[in-house]
Amino acid sequence: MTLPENTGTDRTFQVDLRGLVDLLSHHLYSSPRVYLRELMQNAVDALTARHALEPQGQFGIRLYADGALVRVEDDGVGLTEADVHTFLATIGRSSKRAEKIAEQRADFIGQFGIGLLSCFLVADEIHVVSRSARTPDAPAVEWRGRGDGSYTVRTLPASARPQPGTTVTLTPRADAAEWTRPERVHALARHFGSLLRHPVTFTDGTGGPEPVNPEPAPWSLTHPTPGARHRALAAYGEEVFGFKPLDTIELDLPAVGLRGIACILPEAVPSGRRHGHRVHVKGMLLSEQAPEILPDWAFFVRCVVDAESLRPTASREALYEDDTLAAVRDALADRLRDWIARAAASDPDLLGRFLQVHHLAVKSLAVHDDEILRMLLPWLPFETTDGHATLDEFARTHRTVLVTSSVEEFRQVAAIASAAGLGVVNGGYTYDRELVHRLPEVRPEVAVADLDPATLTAHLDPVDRETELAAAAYLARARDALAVFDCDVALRAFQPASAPALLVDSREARHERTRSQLAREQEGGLWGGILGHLRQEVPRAQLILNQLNPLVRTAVAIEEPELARTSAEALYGQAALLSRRPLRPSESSLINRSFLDLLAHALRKDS
Ligand SMILES: Nc1ncnc2c1ncn2[C@@H]1O[C@H](COP(=O)(O)OP(=O)(O)OP(=O)(O)O)[C@@H](O)[C@H]1O
Repeated sequence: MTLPENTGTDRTFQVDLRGLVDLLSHHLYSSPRVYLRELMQNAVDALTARHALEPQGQFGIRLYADGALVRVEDDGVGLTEADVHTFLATIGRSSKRAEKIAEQRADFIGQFGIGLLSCFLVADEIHVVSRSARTPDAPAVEWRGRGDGSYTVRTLPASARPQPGTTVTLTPRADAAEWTRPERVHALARHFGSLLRHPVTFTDGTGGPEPVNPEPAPWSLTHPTPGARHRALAAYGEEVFGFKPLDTIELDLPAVGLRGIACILPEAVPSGRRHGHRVHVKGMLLSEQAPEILPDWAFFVRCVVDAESLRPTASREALYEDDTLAAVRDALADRLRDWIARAAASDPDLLGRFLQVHHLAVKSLAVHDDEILRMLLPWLPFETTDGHATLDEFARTHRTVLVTSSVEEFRQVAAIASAAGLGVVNGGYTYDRELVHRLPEVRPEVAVADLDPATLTAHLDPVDRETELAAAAYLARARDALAVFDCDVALRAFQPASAPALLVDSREARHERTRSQLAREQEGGLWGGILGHLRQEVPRAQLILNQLNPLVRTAVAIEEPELARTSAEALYGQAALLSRRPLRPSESSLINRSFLDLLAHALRKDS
């Protein structure tokens, strides 16, 4: 099918000006306070343009707020009457956008031609008086723009503004007093402008102008020694973030004109909570919540950076996701890795403190990052049968490192395995088993194996033949009683003697048993066939009775069949409870039944 030929006339979109102004001024920004940032930023861009004309000039920005009005005055490049019509009064047109976009962006912060509209968040009218530095003999020009989209322009005598530059004055609405009080304006100016490179002052009219950005960025200062520099940067980090960093990493990426610091958090944070980083663009604070500057895994740091060539989005509250940002993120991630490598190589004390707090973050990182794995795996702490230990410490005493696949397996076997001289690591926590298994990549002399029932049983002392024979009848009854749970019963001697029985069972074995049980139940049906095909050698659980335990010694001598059976069930039930794994319904009812039977037996005996 072919589409009918287009015969309509070309038209242009109609714009409802009031709606557009409302949209851009009220809905683009997260808070009315950004009006001051947009005004300061326009002033900064105007100064940048003026510096290009007069590189030696001393130019600045002056802020004024007295409660009745807010004024931002700059010595920037200024505007002629024609500029005012073209740039101030045309929404979406910006003097900072040109054919050579990349070049323009490198110089200016603004580019969209909408920032000024944010003033309508706090005032109904924007009043601008400007005089151009490019056309010095042009008169001063006055522009009044209103929220309904109308504006007036008139020229003023040169004496109305003798020097080039621009003054923007707002008369705040009553409902915007919160954002336009003198103290608030001063605080916002410091907040957004503390790292601006042009001098900015503030006055409320009662005193002399106060500098808003008296100190240059701390990383641009020179210090007498590297130690002094490190302390100064740490102090700045503490001032900005409100915590004393565990360490401070200086960041410097000349290719994108980025400088800054990363502060290592002194406390662990949940991995799901992404931290905001403070990002300045050309000195102006863009966002305090920019998580996109670092990869997800870097949740143990917060950084503050100032970059020349990162692109803000139109709301200027986030960074535009482009190749530059991706490259910056990668480069900063490399810097964090370098820091970890340096600490691992030359500052074990620092590394120890870092890992104590952030080992979970590092573990999640090591799983996907071979380099981090190689550097840090031997240093990471794990729960082991020797208590909390690093893998290096642990491997010094255990040539074979055994690892469980769940926390409950570890709890079950830890005491017994360590009494038998086995070294076991709890592999039940996220990443731990996977990481322990990769230890031979870093320490080839160490062997790692999963702890399975057979390994453990092989390490428990067998009982002598006579004892085995004497217990044979009891063991047979016990096996019979526990057959429904696919559980074998054995007699061994192991420490601690206080433990009557050990139930050795793995999660995989339990799954396999459930599957084969289903296959049996479905025999003949479609599922029975499929599940039956999957059948492997069904791993059995094992109840290992402890010959060293006084109760077990008495139990294996029981001759009465019913009591023998009940005692075996009770021992199984107690061992299952100790393993702290969820019980199956049949196990719960077994525990109930055996408890009541034993109670009945005890009462019968007493009566
Ligand atoms: N203080 C100033 N001095 C000189 N020109 C200015 C000043 N403020 C605004 N302008 C002119 O008005 C235009 C529009 O300003 P506006 O803040 O709306 O957008 P922008 O800064 O160009 O881009 P963005 O929307 O990204 O902020 C600017 O491009 C600039 O030409």
